[in-house]
Amino acid sequence: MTSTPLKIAIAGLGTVGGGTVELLTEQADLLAGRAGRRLEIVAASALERPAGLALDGVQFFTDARVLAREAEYDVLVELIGGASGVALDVVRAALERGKSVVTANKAMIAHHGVELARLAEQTGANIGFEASVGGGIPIIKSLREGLAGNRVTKVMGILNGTCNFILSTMQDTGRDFADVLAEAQALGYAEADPTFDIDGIDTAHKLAILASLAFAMPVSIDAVTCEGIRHVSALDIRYAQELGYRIKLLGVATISDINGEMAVECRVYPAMVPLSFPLAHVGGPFNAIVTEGDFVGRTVLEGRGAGARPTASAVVADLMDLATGRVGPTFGVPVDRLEPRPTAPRGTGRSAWYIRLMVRDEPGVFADIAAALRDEKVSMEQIIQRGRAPNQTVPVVMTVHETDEAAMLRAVARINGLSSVAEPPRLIRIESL
Ligand SMILES: NC(=O)c1ccc[n+]([C@@H]2O[C@H](COP(=O)([O-])OP(=O)(O)OC[C@H]3O[C@@H](n4cnc5c(N)ncnc54)[C@H](O)[C@@H]3O)[C@@H](O)[C@H]2O)c1
Ligand SMILES: N[C@@H](CCO)C(=O)O
Ligand code: NA
Repeated sequence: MTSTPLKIAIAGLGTVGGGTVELLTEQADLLAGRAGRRLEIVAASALERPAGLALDGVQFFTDARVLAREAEYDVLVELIGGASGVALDVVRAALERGKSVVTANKAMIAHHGVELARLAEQTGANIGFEASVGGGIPIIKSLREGLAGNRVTKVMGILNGTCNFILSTMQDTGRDFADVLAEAQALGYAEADPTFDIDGIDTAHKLAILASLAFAMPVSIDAVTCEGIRHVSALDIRYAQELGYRIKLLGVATISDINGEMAVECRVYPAMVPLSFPLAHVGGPFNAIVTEGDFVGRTVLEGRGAGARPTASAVVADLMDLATGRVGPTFGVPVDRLEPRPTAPRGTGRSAWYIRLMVRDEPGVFADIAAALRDEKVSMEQIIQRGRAPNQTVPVVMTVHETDEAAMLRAVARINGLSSVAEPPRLIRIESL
């Protein structure tokens, strides 16, 4: 065992920061045994000093920027959050001093990852961000190291614990959206501003990071199209269950040859997944990620995607790599070898769809809907309408066979224009692998 500890400064002592302090304290001997040196917290910062954390002898700062600039540490752990502002300032300050950084901040990596990776290369520092995607699931390490022998063609996952908790709890209990979101916040799963979770932005940040690692391209949030779960109603969740599906918020990144160029498509959207699908049974705050590589085929990783202890597990994994010198370029290859990729044009993909209409129950409605689908060559699979309620608004649910997205959108626009259709149709993709 070397007598030189890894000196750690932690900026941010909330859910993840608190969990990280607990892990480093409770498992101190185990970690030292594995790393051959102790991992020692020497400085910490938060807006207020939290009670109940074992921080005796740790230098405490209320200004994280001062901590980053002045404290004596080997690695700065950034657990404040936010794409820019204080978080970005402290990370830049540490890297400029040649100090390594570990962060759980997917927003910052998605927006500033390339700049920070370049800065780290210039000053000889390293950046670990395992906690930024999939919580405790070692997906960053998997893509960067475990799958390094493959051309990865697809990464698809449930990447937001809050949304998965909301969707699966609504399905299992019939409770309403706002109530379940409040519980996710109380459990420490949600972002400081939970609209990042429910509008799919957090998933988009994570998907941008995964796409960068999978396809060796510069991380870019601009390449990701994003739809959240705000419009997924309890009614759709019930119909999904009846039809043998689960609704999941997915992030999907693919690379394929389009007109001789390897183009990337990154999309976040709620999807219906069949029960046979590897992601269908992933419930609560769990995440799961499916990857496809040319030699390995499919791999699936599943685990807790949010919360203090699982996320601390990922933070400490990065600290252990730094303690033992298992380090490399931030995105697997030096920044100059990351290759920008064109974005696949929208509307070229094919899939099956679920459509829910609210229609006035009057003669001729079905003929008009069927005509719109027929004209766009969309082939109906099944239709559900229960009971009769003449001249009242009733739900009509259809599923259609695999079809071009552009044709589906045209058919839905035409259906939306029918006088008997009372609300904009709800369209949810039915996913297949
Ligand atoms: N909560 C999770 O399950 C989870 C999981 C993975 C990643 N993350 C990410 O980890 C980071 C932290 O999340 P959290 O849930 O622990 O947040 P949190 O709100 O619980 O804690 C934030 C901490 O930062 C401190 N802080 C806030 N503003 C500050 C400022 N201006 N200057 C200095 N300190 C400031 C607060 O005092 C607090 O100690 C975020 O980037 C988040 O996206 C969270
Ligand atoms: N708010 C995030 C935290 C984990 O990144 C989630 O719910 O998944
Ligand atoms: Na992870």
